[in-house]
Amino acid sequence: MLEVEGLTLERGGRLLFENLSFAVGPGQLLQVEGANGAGKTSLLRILAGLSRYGYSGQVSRHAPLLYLGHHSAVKALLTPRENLAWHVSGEATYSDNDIEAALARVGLYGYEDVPSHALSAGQHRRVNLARLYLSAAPLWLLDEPFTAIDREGVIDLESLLVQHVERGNTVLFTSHQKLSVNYPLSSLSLSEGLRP
Ligand SMILES: Nc1ncnc2c1ncn2[C@@H]1O[C@H](COP(=O)(O)OP(=O)(O)OP(=O)(O)O)[C@@H](O)[C@H]1O
Repeated sequence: MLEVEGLTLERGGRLLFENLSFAVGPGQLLQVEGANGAGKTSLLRILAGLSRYGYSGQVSRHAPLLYLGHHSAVKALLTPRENLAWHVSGEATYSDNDIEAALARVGLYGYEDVPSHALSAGQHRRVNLARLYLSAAPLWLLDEPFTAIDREGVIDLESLLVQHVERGNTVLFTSHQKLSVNYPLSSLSLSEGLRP
């Protein structure tokens, strides 16, 4: 689904990674690890095609992808329903029922029409995560998806990621947390390379 060849990135005069090569395929769940400032977010943005300059190497994407960034992409003046409708508007046709169901799956039943500025940090993240329930993209690139999510939400999200890869799709995510999933988890440490 995704191949990376000889990727080198320098930012602010510091070499973050050099000659990084790896590939992720169907059924693979890959966690990108590294200390604060190691370059995880920078790497995901390159993989998603959002950063086009300032690095060398080759990224080949072989499937449609969904990228969820580290920062909330929720517009404060819009409700969760409006935010989600806006995000999925270019991807496919979803009914209002689909949007309500996705919001319910992330625990936002009853909050569909509340202005997003009145939501908590975790609820903001959940509006973003609701996009996963409406995504047909085989490749998910998720930057810190577990941040600000409570324990129950973490368990739900872990299950969703496993379900996605079990269907032959691919998930690459960054996290400082150790996942407890009943599924083979690969890891990529930005200082140590790829481990099975
Ligand atoms: N816009 C920018 N201009 C210059 N340097 C930047 C910029 N954004 C980030 N950096 C630097 O790039 C490095 C990598 O940042 P990045 O956000 O990719 O790290 P990270 O591994 O995701 O960190 P964290 O775990 O703290 O989220 C950091 O040293 C940071 O200071």
